[in-house]
Amino acid sequence: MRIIGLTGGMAAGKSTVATLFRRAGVPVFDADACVRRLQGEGGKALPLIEQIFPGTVVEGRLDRGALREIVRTQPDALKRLEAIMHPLVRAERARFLKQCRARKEPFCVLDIPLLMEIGEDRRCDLVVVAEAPMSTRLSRIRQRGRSGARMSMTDAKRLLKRQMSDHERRRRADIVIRTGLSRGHAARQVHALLHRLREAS
Ligand SMILES: Nc1ncnc2c1ncn2[C@@H]1O[C@H](COP(=O)(O)OP(=O)(O)OP(=O)(O)O)[C@@H](O)[C@H]1O
Repeated sequence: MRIIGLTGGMAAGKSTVATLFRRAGVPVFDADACVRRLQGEGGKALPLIEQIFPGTVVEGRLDRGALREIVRTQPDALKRLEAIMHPLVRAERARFLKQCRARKEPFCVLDIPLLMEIGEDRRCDLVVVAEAPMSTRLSRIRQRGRSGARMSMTDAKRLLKRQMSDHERRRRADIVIRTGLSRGHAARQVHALLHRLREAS
């Protein structure tokens, strides 16, 4: 089985590309959804989070606002949270890969926003980066905003600046899928890639 790592910066179109793979019949592991599941009601992460940040789990539910505030204000909080989340996500990912192998899937996709930052790209057979021009991503981020509100251009730029550069991501990628034009254009690139992979296997 060939493992396709999918990544990209904020609002670069990763989820859109992941959906295109899924619709083409390729199983996708969605790292963000996995984190949401682990931190959702009854999720495996909750008892561990409550242990290191008491008061953040109320009636079996994670108080995301309280956790965000802790992460924002305590210097080592993010590291401690990641120390809980990373092993749990890794275990879920391993389970996904095992299931895919058991089903003899020819390919699978790991949709991981920080794929390169955590060095997982080195363990993938092919690394795909979703990319869109900065101006497109900025306007997508501003449209989306935080909790529904439109974000200022300065905040959006600040968020993007904190991320790995497109140049660095492109350097480490095998394939770049451009999402700056239409969805149809992105779909054609995904289908062409899958066609090439199927021909080669
Ligand atoms: N090819 C495309 N054509 C038009 N709109 C697109 C295209 N790709 C993505 N979009 C839009 O851009 C926005 C961001 O896309 P998406 O959620 O796929 O990005 P993402 O990289 O997963 O974002 P994040 O990681 O920041 O959540 C969405 O509103 C989506 O509908």
